[in-house]
Amino acid sequence: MLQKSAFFPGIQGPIVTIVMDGYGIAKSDVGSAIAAARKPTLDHLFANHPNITLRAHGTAVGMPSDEDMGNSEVGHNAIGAGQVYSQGASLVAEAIASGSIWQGAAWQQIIAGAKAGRGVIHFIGLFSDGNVHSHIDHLRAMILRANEEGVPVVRIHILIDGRDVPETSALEYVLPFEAFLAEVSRDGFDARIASGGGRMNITMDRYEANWSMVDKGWQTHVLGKGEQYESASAAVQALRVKFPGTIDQDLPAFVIASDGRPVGTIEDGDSVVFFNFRGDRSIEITRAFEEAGFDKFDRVRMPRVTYAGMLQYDGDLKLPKRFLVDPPAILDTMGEWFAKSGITQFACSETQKFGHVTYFWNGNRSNKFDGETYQEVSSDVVPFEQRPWMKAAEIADAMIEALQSGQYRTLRCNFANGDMVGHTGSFRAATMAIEAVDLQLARILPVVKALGGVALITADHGNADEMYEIDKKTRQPAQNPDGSFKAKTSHTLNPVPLILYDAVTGGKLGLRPLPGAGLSNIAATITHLLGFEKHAKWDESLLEVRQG
Ligand SMILES: O=C(O)[C@H](O)COP(=O)(O)O
Ligand SMILES: [Mn+2]
Ligand SMILES: [Mn+2]
Repeated sequence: MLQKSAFFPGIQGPIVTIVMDGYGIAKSDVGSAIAAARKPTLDHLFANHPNITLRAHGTAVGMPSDEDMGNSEVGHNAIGAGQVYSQGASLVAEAIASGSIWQGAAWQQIIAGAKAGRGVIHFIGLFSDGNVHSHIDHLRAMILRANEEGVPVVRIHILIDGRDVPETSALEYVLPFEAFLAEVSRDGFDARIASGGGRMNITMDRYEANWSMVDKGWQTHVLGKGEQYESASAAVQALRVKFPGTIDQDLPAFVIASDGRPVGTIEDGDSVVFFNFRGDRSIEITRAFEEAGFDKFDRVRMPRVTYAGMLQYDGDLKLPKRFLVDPPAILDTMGEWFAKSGITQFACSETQKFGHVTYFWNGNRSNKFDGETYQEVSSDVVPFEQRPWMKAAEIADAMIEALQSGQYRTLRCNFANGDMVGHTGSFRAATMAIEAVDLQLARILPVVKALGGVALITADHGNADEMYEIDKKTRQPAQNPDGSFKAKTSHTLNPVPLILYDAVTGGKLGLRPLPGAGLSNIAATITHLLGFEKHAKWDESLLEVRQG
């Protein structure tokens, strides 16, 4: 049990945490869809309620360096755990630097498995240096090591990014990588890219939003079915011409073939490494490789392979069984300790972010704690720039109903809009995304007030706050040759807001701007509002209580 607080008796009504995914505080209004949005509710909150900024990137959320932007996984982990753990990006980089990854049983089984079979290791994963789901340097290190350990054939299946890195940067990764593979492919070693496609088109679905993406990925990587090209760079170039305006993340699938035959189908006896370290978009393809009674699509054939993930993606489901690096052991989360203290919890989002407020929030666990209730609103399967309001209204409906039920002491939700629409690169749609969230805040907050509760409004990282690539020299939006602005589809390095919506104490509560405060300070702040002391492991509360 958490101890009752001697410092503050707690708010009588519900304590609500609202995560506006992808809402950062930009240094300048140039290129900010947030600045351009009409958002009277947020403007009023910033002007009239206590608010501070929190760090949401780099080392403040367990990333290797402060050059690394934040993301949903590390952001929600930090919020939910109240502590900062070294995250997958850091753990894998360290395991490679120290060489401990090569000594692990999983890597040795990958090598041994390949050697006992046809001598082939396949690497499948997100092909960039975004460091959100993967890093190309990890892939490079594994290929070199496979060669050193005498595996003769390596095949790489690339998921083209353009979402955590500039939107049409594929060739900046593919061309040097093809040169690297050509250079190492000698003395009997043969390493080639075998298939690929845009990451939002194949393989990397999450939270079961659209299994057909994984089906397409299976056909491409495993069965070698699809449009054939002689190399990945030729495929990207041809697809750019064939589908003008299509950004990298949406590129169609392609198969690399020689004399009409795919160069790298996945067969019995091969080894397969899924080299993403982040779990949400790795779970479905992992299930397709591991699950005996799999029924989400017709696999046609299921090769008997030695399969490993870069990390274990789900600690409850033990997915995958074999993994190269131990994931962070995220313990003593807010969800767990609230459950132990008899505090009822409600969590809601739409499919695209549902796991963020449940699985990531609870330290990458898919099982509920006692007293938790989850509600998922089904996301549409559409390009979100066409529906920037997404399911914000339905999430607000669910939150209002849950609030009014009186069953929950604390509630949380995530509005996906700023992030999911921000990732499309459409400035106009992103302003509407922010407006949609603003409109729903205007519905939820009066209910919180009427019930005598308070709300914390925050975000997990930036995105819609910078919709154009900024030219480093001029500090102005970078331009394409035709004069249009270069869209920025990735997250930002900006801090995020923490607003305390308190319309019930007559201004007694404030937020203290603790130097270096970040997302991991939110758990203790919520706990204080509930009238409890934080767990000893959690970072400090930011709540200020004025006496009198
Ligand atoms: O998976 C994605 O959509 C992006 O790589 C990161 O976005 P998220 O961290 O907000 O999910
Ligand atoms: Mn996010
Ligand atoms: Mn995002």
